Amino acid sequence: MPATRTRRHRPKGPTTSRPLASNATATAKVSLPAPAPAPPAVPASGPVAAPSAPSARDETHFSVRRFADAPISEASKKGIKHECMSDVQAATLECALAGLDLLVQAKTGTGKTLAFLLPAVERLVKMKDLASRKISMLVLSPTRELALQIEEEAQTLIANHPLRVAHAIGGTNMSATGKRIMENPPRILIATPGRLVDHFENTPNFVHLFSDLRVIVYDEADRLLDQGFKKELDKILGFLPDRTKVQRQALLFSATVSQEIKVVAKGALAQKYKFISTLRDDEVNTHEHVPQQSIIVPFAKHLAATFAFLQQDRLLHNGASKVMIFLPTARLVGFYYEALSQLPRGTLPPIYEIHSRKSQPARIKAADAFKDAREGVLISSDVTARGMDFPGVTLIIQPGLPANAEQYIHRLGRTARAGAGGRGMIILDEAEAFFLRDRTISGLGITPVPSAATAGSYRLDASLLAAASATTDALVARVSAETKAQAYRAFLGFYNSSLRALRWTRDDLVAHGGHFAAEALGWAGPQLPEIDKKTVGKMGLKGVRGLNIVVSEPRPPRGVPRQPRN
Ligand SMILES: Nc1ncnc2c1ncn2[C@@H]1O[C@H](COP(=O)(O)OP(=O)(O)OP(=O)(O)O)[C@@H](O)[C@H]1O
Repeated sequence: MPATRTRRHRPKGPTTSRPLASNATATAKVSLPAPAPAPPAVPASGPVAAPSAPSARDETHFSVRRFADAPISEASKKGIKHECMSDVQAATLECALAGLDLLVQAKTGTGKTLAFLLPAVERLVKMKDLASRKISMLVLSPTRELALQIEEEAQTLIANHPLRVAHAIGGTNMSATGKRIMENPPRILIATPGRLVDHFENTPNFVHLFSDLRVIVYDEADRLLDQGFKKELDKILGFLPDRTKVQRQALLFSATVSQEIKVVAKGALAQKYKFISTLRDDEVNTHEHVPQQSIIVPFAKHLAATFAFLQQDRLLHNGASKVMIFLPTARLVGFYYEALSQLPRGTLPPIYEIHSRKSQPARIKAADAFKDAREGVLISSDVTARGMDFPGVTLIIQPGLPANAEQYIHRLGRTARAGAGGRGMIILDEAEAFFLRDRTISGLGITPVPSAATAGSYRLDASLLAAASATTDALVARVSAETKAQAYRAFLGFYNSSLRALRWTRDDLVAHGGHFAAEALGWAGPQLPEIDKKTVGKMGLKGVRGLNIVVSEPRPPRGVPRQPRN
């Protein structure tokens, strides 16, 4: 079955937030208390002093320019639910309408989707010479969920235009989608790169649908242009008509555009492209009104610290606590989900999980449920880190190292969207603390979590952590051995790719993995979880002592152990 959906946005829930009082610059560290006592039946509640007041909207990224006065069609105006443009929409409209290629940078949650959809749609409806039964506009998205979200926004915008939009994304029935698209080609196609390549290679005549392509959009352009998608992007461009022979507009949008990406992006843009940024020269890349905090605790206490902040956010946002927890790999998401799901009903808001190892219908179900939820906890890998617009998220928790500074910024950007408030919390082991000294990250104003109670603030000290650990240790004890073994291997796989930054040798990695298994996962067996000989080889850990290596049955080629997945 293709992943077709019909859903409507519910109005944004109230988002409450208030800047935190602490201005300290050192990093908070919590020294560990003695081993935790027996777990209480009801988890310890947080130390929050007072609910925070609703935050003022951050108006700086919304202009006073009205859509009603813009040089766009009445049909588009009817499809737009906002009165005034955001900065990025106002800054790019005329250039995009004029058909220029654009590379655009604007903060997360400031309306980039409409900024590329609107002018592109306007241009299409004015083009009289479009070939019939062809795709005129292609939007590339790095993730499936984001593709569906863009499709939904496009659907709203074009409701009064004679245009149709469809998607082609991984995890859905490819032949059914291919057949539908070939029988009735949409004017606008939203696609993920891998699936698009699959269609080009395997759906007969698919490539002919693109012979008159007029607009190509790269949403989350820096992610699409990085090494991870290079192979697919090269193939896609190879299937599309030669840029020198057709007039095709390219629109590249992202919240993060590094100098490196600016260079790479030139390959996707016409020579006379324009770079537009709505960030002031001296401005940091996250929203000023989003307090961001850090805490340094051992890996073994990351789950407990997460649980303590979940409880505190619930108290702060009475009935409207909506938290996203971002973990480095799919298997670690699975571990957190299995642990926190054991809590007695009602201890936390409803918990959802999303990552690449779930089926696509399950992913869509979780994303939709969290979108619609007034309160909830979404435990996620980086599949939802970029672009996803979940209304009313109050707190982003990041236990463990983000893949890079950009990913930290995009994850944080799931809160405080469209001028709303929100907060961020990053939980790191001492070995990971270097991340806070990263040039980009150190400029973001992340402050240590205070240990003393402050009105409307989170806090953490050794006794709060011990109380939270008492609960989470009991939860972890009930997590299945398989989930723990997978989390252990994911830990090794993920941190293996950051050895230099961590200043770990391969022996250190294996030793830390062992501690993680024993202390964070409560692994009690005489042997560590098994790890396949081939995986050990791929990780470059051959000859390192301290692993429980097994030789598994040969698997069919598609199931070969891979890099840790999101
Ligand atoms: N002009 C506007 N006024 C108010 N809200 C808007 C406006 N334009 C878009 N929005 C809303 O702002 C939210 C964020 O928009 P969008 O998802 O396009 O942000 P984005 O800049 O693409 O974010 P990200 O960088 O995370 O991808 C959405 O809920 C959208 O409906």
